[in-house]
Amino acid sequence: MSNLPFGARLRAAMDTRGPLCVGIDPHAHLLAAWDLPDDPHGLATFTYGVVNALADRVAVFKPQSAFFERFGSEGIAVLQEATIRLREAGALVIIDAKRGDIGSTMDGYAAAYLAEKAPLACDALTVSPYLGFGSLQPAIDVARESGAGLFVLALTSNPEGPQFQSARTADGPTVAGAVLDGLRSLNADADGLGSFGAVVGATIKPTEEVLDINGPLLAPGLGAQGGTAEGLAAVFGSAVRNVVPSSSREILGAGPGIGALQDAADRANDAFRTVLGY
Ligand SMILES: O=c1ccn([C@@H]2O[C@H](COP(=O)(O)O)[C@@H](O)[C@H]2O)c(=O)[nH]1
Repeated sequence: MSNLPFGARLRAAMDTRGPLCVGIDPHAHLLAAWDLPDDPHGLATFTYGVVNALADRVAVFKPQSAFFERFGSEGIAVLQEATIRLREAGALVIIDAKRGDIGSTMDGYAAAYLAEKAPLACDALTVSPYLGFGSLQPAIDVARESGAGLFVLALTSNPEGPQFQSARTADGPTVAGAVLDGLRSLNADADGLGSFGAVVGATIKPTEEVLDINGPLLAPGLGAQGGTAEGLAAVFGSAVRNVVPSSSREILGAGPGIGALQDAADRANDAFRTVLGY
């Protein structure tokens, strides 16, 4: 990892390669569509196929840990190897594992994913704030030290999200608003884009929360979940430039052909470039 903080590396990567984040979600139905067995070998062929096709042309990848974990240690080994190969090719990797626990246990997750020599060292990790924003502090500290980033769930893309995220805290703001406030504080001293981002779905309805956190806004929900490139401006308003648009099934479904995967990624990247003002 370079010495620059995650936010600076992310801005540079998106400026160079475009803003698209490709999600690597090896669903069983995608392995079948690629004519691969639903086992660790199929997982490896699928994952390295995506890596070989796209590692040197896409800025950011977001492997979904669940689809690797379902194959146990063999699946984690593929996640680890893919992360190494992607980073060697100059791409950034956000591992989507949505970790969250009491502070003393967050130490363990930070050591697994965020520390300089972590076994699953990545550029950023998704984390869950539902044990309290302060419970994330160990991950925040280690990320600051190693130059990694975090994406904290704020306004997720799924329809069930508002049940908790739109609820009011005792202090007045919504739960999501309190998460965004916490992130804004963490990014206050950043030189350029901060390293502490929020997950804000591309599918959410117009919202009262202020999305300008001087940090990246990871936006899943595009394609398969119904979000569109054109819709991003309405959702993100003045914060649209900091959006990292993430698409998994929509891109992966174009495979297994390398050219078809590259065309799908290039088309998506072009659409996002236009809408996000690149
Ligand atoms: O709010 C959220 C947070 C995370 N995700 C994850 O992103 C991908 C979306 O996949 P698609 O195939 O592009 O729908 C998946 O890994 C989710 O777990 C999300 O969708 N929404």
